Amino acid sequence: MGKNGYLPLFETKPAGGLVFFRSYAASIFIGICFICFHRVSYFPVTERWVWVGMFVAELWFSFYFFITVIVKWNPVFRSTFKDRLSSRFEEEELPGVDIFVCTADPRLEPPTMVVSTVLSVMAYDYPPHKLSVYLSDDGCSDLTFYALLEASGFAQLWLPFCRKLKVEPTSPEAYFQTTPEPVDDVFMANEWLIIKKSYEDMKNRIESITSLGKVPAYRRKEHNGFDEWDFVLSPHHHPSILQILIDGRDPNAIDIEGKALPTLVYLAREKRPQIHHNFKAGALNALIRVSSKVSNAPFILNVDCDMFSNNSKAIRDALCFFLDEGNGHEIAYVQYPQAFDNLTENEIYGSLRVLMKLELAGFDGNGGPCYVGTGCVHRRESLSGMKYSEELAVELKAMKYDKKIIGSASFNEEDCKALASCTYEENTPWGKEKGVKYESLVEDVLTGMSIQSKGWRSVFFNPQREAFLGMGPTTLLDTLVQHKRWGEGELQILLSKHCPFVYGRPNMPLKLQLSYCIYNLWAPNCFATLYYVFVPSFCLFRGISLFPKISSSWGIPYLYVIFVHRVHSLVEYVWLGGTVRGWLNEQRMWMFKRTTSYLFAAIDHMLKLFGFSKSAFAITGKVADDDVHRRYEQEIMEFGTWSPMFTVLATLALFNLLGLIAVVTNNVAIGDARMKIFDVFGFQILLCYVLVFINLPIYQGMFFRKDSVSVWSTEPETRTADLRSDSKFQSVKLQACNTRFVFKEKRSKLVSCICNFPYLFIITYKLLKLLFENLD
Ligand SMILES: O=c1ccn([C@@H]2O[C@H](COP(=O)(O)OP(=O)(O)O[C@H]3O[C@H](CO)[C@@H](O)[C@H](O)[C@H]3O)[C@@H](O)[C@H]2O)c(=O)[nH]1
Ligand SMILES: [Mn+2]
Repeated sequence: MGKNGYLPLFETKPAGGLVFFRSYAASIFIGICFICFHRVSYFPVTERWVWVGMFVAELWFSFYFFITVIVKWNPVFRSTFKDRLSSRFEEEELPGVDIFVCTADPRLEPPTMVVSTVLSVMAYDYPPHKLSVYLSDDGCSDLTFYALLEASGFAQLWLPFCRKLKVEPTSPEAYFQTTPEPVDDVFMANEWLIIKKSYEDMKNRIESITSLGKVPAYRRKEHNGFDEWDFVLSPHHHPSILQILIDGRDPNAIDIEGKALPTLVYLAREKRPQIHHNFKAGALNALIRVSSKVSNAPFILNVDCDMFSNNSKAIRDALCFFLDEGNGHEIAYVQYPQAFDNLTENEIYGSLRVLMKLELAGFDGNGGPCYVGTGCVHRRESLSGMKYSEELAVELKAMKYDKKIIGSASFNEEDCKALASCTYEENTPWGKEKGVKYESLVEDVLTGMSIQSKGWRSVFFNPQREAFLGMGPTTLLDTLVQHKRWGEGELQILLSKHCPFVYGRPNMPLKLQLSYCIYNLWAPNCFATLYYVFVPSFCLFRGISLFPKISSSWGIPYLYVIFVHRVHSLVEYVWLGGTVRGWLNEQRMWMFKRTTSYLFAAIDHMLKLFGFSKSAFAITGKVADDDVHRRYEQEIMEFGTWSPMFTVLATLALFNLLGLIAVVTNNVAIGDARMKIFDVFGFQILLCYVLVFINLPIYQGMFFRKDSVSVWSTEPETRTADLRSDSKFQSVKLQACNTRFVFKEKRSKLVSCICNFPYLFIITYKLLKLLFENLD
């Protein structure tokens, strides 16, 4: 019980098993000390620099380990009391909530998916007249607008249906895919079928118009909003479009049961080619301004268009934090974890499991989770840039939320459009001190940090039923590209004035500043990893030993750290609900990301610092063609489109394979000599084995796959298949490769192979030469 007999609306508990974790961490720390001691005291006479390199890489890993331990030192988990919220607040006293959904490209983010997300958030278990849903369309697509128009009609059926059947999840697409027809109640079953039919009809209409690529004239007549597209020159060149499809305060805006509907707004902010639009951060800032005129709710939930609501109570949960009398006033945002509903059982491209379920809880224990861009409920004041102060706290505590939302007559559509114009922000603090921050590709993390540095707290909440489910990338390249963006954005933060150690003072505790480094250092991690992947195998060829003998007692700390560290990671992964194979896949992706995504992120950022290139937000595709999708479901790694990242992966994989072959062929010597080699080079050989094992899918792709997917296969079918899927899905990415494929078609098998992998051949050649030299 809180002060004055007040029952809190939420409670916070520390994670269990901390003693185990802390003793594990301490034991690894001791192991690391021994390793350092060995490195220093056994400094070799020759090949010193290689040894120094190993030591530096190990110091780096140790430092990173230290930060991970800080993040996981004290995780906390929260629970809420929604019944207390309901008994303390009448429905009318509950605050308004604005919901922002972002979309950017109808080809990568199909309008059917977007409207399912919109419908899912319209159907929250919350007074509908207190909700306003805004769709920001950075693609400025009349297809998306058409889909939203359809959704606004379907909402009249969907919302009452959700209430009646207590539907969960409230995304019609996800619901009808996962929930069987209710059989025990004939009346319900009937209604269920009607709604399902109605949904499918709508979906078909949207899909057929989407596949046409434009809205036909007879449809355009149905709503005068389409006229706005007469002024659209391209998605990057058009005036603001603002359409209020449902005005919640209009007495006629009701569902089929006569209950109010949430407000529904379509916004495509103005874009001009010469003016930078700042990607998603720019879109969110336009929404913050426009919504402040239309509904001005004190709380803002934002989701990506692929993240549907999976838990209709999530808003009430979040309000348990904000409206708590004890601590609610200091909370700026409540972050839900990102979870994905398209993951396969063993998560072939890895998952954000540990990050989302444990590390964010660790952040919370250290002062508050970072903001991860979606599934987050913000307080309007803090998101708009206000500092936390005692006076504000008093004001927030006394705040009453029952006031009616500004009437629809009180705002002027033209004024709102001006707020979304592309020049509005010129010479204003927007994007810097106000709103979502522009100076990083991970606008979310930077914005969260900025809010925390202004004295606010944040809360991580992971309810039993996942609050949001989204779509993770379904190809290797998509995953690597996504992580490149993240790695780059995080590095931008570290190397700017927003470095947590500078920016975080004095309001963020040191442990929270350090916690942020776990992500800020993603990109720099690539160097130590590359060194470890490359140099020990290389030294194996040259007969240079880099580790203690297996039989010596100095081998023990190395073995201990390697083994126990990985076992801990496995146990943690399985404890968080993953599978053992999933963990293995995660290890593979850990390495792939470090050797490619983060390397490219680091290089790109350097180029940017010297002014050679500009940041770009590569949107993650949410559609895959049937073949790609099938292989994803079968957990077969996809190498569909060529990328320089694959060249790096292939080179490293081949290199380690040759290392292993060298070991095997070199050791035909019998008896003692062989044992000796294993003793001296044991760790390097082990490392080589592990790397070859990790790279298995790459060899498969290079040498054995016949399924016309692999960029390493040079069968002509590959290109035809790609061209076919290209025309079918018009994916931007595939289009970009189109020219290259046509070009390649004319080349002979060998030439095209060499063309793709020049390095690979040179390196293979050199390695073989080295190998034979070693053999004599
Ligand atoms: O110019 C843009 C680019 C993107 N988006 C939207 O941003 C969201 C995220 O884009 P996505 O391609 O799905 O990227 P992810 O890597 O999946 O996004 C993660 O990483 C981003 C930061 O890099 C965060 O903003 C996201 O919330 C987080 O889910 C999507 O809804 C897009 O429609 C825009 O609105 N405008
Ligand atoms: Mn996404």
